[in-house]
Amino acid sequence: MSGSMRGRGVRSPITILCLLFLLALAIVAVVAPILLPDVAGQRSGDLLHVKEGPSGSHWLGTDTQGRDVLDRLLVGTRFTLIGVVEGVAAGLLFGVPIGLAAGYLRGRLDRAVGWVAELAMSIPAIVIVVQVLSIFRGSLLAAMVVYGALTAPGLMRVIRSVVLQVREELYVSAAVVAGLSVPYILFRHVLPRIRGVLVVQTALLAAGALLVQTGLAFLGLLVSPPAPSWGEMVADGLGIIVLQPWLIWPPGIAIVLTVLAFGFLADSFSDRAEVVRVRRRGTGAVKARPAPERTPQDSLLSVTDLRVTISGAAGPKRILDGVSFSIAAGEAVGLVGESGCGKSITAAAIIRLLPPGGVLESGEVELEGRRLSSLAEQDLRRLRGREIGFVAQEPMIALNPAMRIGDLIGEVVRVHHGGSKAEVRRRVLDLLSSVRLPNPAEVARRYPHELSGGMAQRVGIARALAGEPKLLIADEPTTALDVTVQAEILRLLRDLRDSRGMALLLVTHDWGVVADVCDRAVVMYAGQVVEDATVASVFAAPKHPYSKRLLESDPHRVVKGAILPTIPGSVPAPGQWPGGCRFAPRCAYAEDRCGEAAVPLEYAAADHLTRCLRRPELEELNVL
Ligand SMILES: Nc1ncnc2c1ncn2[C@@H]1O[C@H](COP(=O)(O)OP(=O)(O)OP(=O)(O)O)[C@@H](O)[C@H]1O
Repeated sequence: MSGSMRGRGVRSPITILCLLFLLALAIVAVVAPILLPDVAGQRSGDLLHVKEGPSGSHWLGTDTQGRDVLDRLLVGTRFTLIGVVEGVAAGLLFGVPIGLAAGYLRGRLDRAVGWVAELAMSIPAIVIVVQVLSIFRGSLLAAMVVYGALTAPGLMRVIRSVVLQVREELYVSAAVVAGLSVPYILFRHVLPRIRGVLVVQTALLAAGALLVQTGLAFLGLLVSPPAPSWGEMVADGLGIIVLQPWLIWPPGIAIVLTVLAFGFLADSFSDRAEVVRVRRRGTGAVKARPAPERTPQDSLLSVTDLRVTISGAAGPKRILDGVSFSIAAGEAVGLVGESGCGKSITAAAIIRLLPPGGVLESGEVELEGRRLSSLAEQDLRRLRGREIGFVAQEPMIALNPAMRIGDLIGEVVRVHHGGSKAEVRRRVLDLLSSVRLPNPAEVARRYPHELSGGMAQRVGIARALAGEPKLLIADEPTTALDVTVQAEILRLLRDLRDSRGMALLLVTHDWGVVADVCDRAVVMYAGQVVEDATVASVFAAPKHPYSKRLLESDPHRVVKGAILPTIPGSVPAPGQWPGGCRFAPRCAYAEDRCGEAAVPLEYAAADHLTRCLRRPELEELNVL
């Protein structure tokens, strides 16, 4: 829904009228008992004028005890609204935190919440409330807290289902990758995003609480006479409906109007409750295997034999199949391959943020000798952002639209480095200048939608640098940007790598990016690494037919006017990988034996790994 439509929904005359009505009620609830102090304790009024209809002296008539109906209606508003507030507060207090946690953390908590909700929703709330009132006689607070608690499971379910969507948004993943804690992410990034849903649910809860509370007062279970409440007034009027039908109308209309106001509000805000869902793409990627002269001790990151499966409707599918590579400190590595080869999932596996259903079956990821795959989530969170930074492909959706740029970067600075407000701000401005954003103070005040794509990506990079990571993973960081901006962002990444000595893992399908920024290239095909070598070696003499064909199809290398060569066929989907060499069905040099058995990754030269059975012959034939 567009912003203007949303605005229309929320600012419509009916919504404004409802808000004004509820505001007036709140004022009456506060002011009436002060201005009419005797009404609450008034047992009888003018006994010569009982059960009268509206007149000049009693605008809404008198009740069975000759008391002024208008006065009692006004003073009774406080009792009625207090009940509503108590019921709503109890519902939100029980429902929101648990719904948030269940939707975000899922797993056992989510299942347990589902069962409890199922159970609680099968119990008629009013019966329990009446039981509770038999213990806590006349206690509005007890009645409303129990009512709120019993309606909370419904609220939990709604919140949970919305949070399930929000947690898939890229800016939430970006917050996780930045190393922010779960409560912080829930409070700062998820909660504001679901506020529309919360307003709707609060209004519905309020309407329910009002009806239940007036019902209980009507039954005489809540108010001790002579204190007035709307429900008690309805009961009073109903007792003499044959003699004086008018008496039931004033409190009845007040209840109906208030319930309607809550209902209309819920309706108009329901437009806002829509959560724009942005499916999380996988994250960046990683690569190869230590070459002879780089021992594992030299490696900043080493990935060994990663096997990942993702379970979907058609069952589990292997996505990565024995992916191994390493990155030395300060090294820039490009992870290359056609779409669907497993680059993003490799990056996601490194930072342990696989998509739903994803499981790391086996393999190891080590950062400076620490095994990430066996780190506790809490330790991993400390490491994300501080030691491994992540830059997403689509900068705009990786930034929480409801937060200012300064706050988005500041929260990462604070969590990793602490410091006073002024220190954090100084650091934020330093980071914004380090990514060459002009006028950092002004940019810090802006919201993401006030930035261009290139500026947003610079902000994304500044945020990823806030923890001063040793490794920056960037998943196709320039794909969503136009060509000139792409070049600037690549230059920035290269310069940052040089100036900070930070290692870089760049997921890309663009050889130009690899040539521009990277020292080494890891080529992936159908869930495997097929070649791992220095960029110079791969460009000069690729040792795998797939890399060779991929390079030949690079638009940057094609002479102007010539036809761009393409590789026939497409990357086989997970679950449809052929036996033996997976590229064989598309390879011009494949022989029968290529399809017979799995092909190992072997050294073709020092620091040059490849997975081709025919490599020696093809070299002799000058094909490779
Ligand atoms: N959430 C998911 N559920 C099921 N399969 C998935 C999921 N994410 C990715 N895949 C599959 O895993 C394989 C590898 O995906 P991945 O995103 O890593 O490829 P990629 O090489 O990064 O491609 P691209 O450049 O298009 O992102 C693809 O076949 C993809 O369909």
